[in-house]
Amino acid sequence: MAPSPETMKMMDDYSYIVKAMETFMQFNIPGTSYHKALEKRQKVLESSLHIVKKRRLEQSKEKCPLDLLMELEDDNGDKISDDLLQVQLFQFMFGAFHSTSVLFVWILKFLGENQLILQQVKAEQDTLRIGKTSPEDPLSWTDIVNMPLTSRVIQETLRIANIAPFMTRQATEDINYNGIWIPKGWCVQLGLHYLHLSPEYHKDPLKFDPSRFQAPEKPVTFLPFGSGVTMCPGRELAKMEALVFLHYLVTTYSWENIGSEKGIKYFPTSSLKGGLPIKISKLSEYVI
Ligand code: HEM
Repeated sequence: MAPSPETMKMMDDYSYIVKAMETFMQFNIPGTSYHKALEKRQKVLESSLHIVKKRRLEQSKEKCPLDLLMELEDDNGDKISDDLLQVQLFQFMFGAFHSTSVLFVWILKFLGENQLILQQVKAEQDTLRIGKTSPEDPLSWTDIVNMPLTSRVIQETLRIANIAPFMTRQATEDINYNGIWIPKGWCVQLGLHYLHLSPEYHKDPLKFDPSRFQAPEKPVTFLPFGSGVTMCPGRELAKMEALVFLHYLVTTYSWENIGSEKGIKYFPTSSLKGGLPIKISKLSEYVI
């Protein structure tokens, strides 16, 4: 289904917001990316409110996540206000906007550069096709939970790529943390790449090595989806999408990373220095 003009407009607005998050200087001064992003955020919020009001009138039989949010009640039996729904919708769309597709790009990079691991992932995925009668036969839930190596590849990619670069928390009281004074009300950002690329917690941290996840990780050393009550609600969906993507990718296609610049820029967020030009071909043999 082709995206509607409304969706295309929101995607464009979101891309400004993401770009501003990646800039280091975040001051609301006209002409800056940050200022532009705040304007775009207001536009997306207005579009979100429009969607909420439209959905209320539609009364569709098929429930979407927004309908479920609309039905929620607090202890007093009050439903969520439209203003709050608007913000929730903004957050959901922002969270899902390009996180999963960016994850796919990083997977292509790391597997393309690690052919032995790619062959092992392909072997795992080919095994799941045995017994299926056509290439179109979908994966079952049992297939999805039987992809241990592929799951570790996704974990390792999340660790190095740090797709969501930080978690933000607000101090609810004055805090003295190891001699650092954080006044009540101040916001604190935990840069996840400091945690995930720390040699203290992850041996040889810049090496792509999915086998490190064979052993359970030490508590609070791997938080690609955050933690606590605000932990990413889309995490299982994102992981499942990545497993399904990888399945069809390696059983149907081969690819070669053809760019000459393979470096990664880690600050202020992780990105591929030369992008990721690839040459992709359809496999002639298909395991059934
Ligand atoms: C690779 C994919 C993704 C990554 C790495 C990711 C990562 C994160 C992180 C680190 C947070 C902050 C958690 C915290 O503060 O403790 C977050 C929040 C959130 N994510 Fe995701 N996310 C991904 C995909 C998704 C998807 C697919 C959705 C929606 C379907 C989604 C929806 C959200 C929402 C709504 C929040 C805000 C939660 C709140 O503040 O209560 N995310 N995500």
